[in-house]
Amino acid sequence: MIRFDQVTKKYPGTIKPALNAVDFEVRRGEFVFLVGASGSGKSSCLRLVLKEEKPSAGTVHVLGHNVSSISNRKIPYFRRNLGVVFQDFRLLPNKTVFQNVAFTLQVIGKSRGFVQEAVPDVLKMVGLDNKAQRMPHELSGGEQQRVAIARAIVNKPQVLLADEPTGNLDPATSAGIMQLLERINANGTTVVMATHEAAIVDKMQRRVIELVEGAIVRDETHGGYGNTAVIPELGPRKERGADAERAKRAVEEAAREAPSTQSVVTQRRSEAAEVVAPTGEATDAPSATRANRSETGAIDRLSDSEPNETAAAQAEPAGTTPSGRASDGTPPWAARSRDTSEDLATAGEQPDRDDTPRPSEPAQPLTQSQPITGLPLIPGPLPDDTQEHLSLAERLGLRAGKPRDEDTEQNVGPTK
Ligand SMILES: Nc1ncnc2c1ncn2[C@@H]1O[C@H](COP(=O)(O)OP(=O)(O)OP(=O)(O)O)[C@@H](O)[C@H]1O
Repeated sequence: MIRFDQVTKKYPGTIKPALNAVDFEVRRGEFVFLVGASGSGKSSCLRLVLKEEKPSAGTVHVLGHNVSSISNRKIPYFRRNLGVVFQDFRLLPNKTVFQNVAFTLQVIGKSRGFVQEAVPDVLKMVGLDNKAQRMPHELSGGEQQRVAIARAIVNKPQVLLADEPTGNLDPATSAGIMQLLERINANGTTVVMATHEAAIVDKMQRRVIELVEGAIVRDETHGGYGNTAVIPELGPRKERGADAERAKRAVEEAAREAPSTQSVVTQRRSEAAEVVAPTGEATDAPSATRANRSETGAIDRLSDSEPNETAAAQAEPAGTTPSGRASDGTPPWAARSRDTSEDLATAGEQPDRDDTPRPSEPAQPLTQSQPITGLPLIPGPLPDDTQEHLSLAERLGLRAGKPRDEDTEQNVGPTK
């Protein structure tokens, strides 16, 4: 479903790569946490999956496609299968809850009938069916994140990417959001979540991929948050005192011997332990991480523009009638987005033959009423040259690319 082969990402003007020869594969139906200190490369991984960034070396395969071979014109079709949730919600502040969710469907040209049926269903699923007419600022942080999740899944994506979705929420509210993500995953959606929240990762006991300075140091099937992501490095070996050495060894041993884990730790853990700052500086402690996070996670301006009708017309998927009901009679919300290969084939693109998604593990049925759906989409092809200068949300069509100090719209999340 997602595969990184020796992926290196080096941003312009930087010396160290954000990701260094990273290899991993996420299979259909998995729930995977990406953990690691601030700057370890988690968000870079997600941006590469979305083709928001290009790898400097190596290949990224998503849903059977080498993303490098997907032209910018076809990115909207590709992203139709990828839902995205951010730490700062990124709701449209001047639209109601219903309109925020409906917007995603409108930009891909879904009919009014489809929207009228799918939006209430997904709002019920996230527990907000009684707040459809509220404005975002009338909601709590947790409720705003539920709206953002509803928006991300209303089109039934195959993959949900979540970048610190609980980063602005208190523990109790975060637990509710995690239950919701679990249910979405249980219904068959693959979930990849970047997080700093050790308690959440420890409780969920799902697969954990841990990054340290752009390298994978751990990949555990049923892991916890681990140690290297929360405990600062102790500095170069030659400069450490005996106590520090002992403490570090104890930490590493405890990690190796933790009974709840089924470690398939890569050999890079020990390599990464050697890659410490030459100055002996500690890496970010959790508190520093949090501070960084809230800076970088500051809310961005959201576009309130209306959907591009031309793009919407282009984006009308096959197999639906004008009422939005599938030609086989399936209600619009009941059919998962077609495989991206179909969308891209419609756009003239073929998936890689060697990257056929593997069969999923059986998913648990949802206890709530509705299956899941969809993703924010870009209302039209993107010119090649603008790709490098647009942020993720801009490329997803969720906000305009103006400087923040020109912002006039209200930001609705708690980080600003
Ligand atoms: N656009 C960019 N230009 C230059 N460097 C970048 C850019 N984006 C990220 N980086 C650098 O790449 C490294 C990895 O960043 P990334 O955002 O992927 O880390 P992260 O683990 O998601 O961090 P956080 O938890 O703070 O969000 C960092 O050193 C960061 O400074």
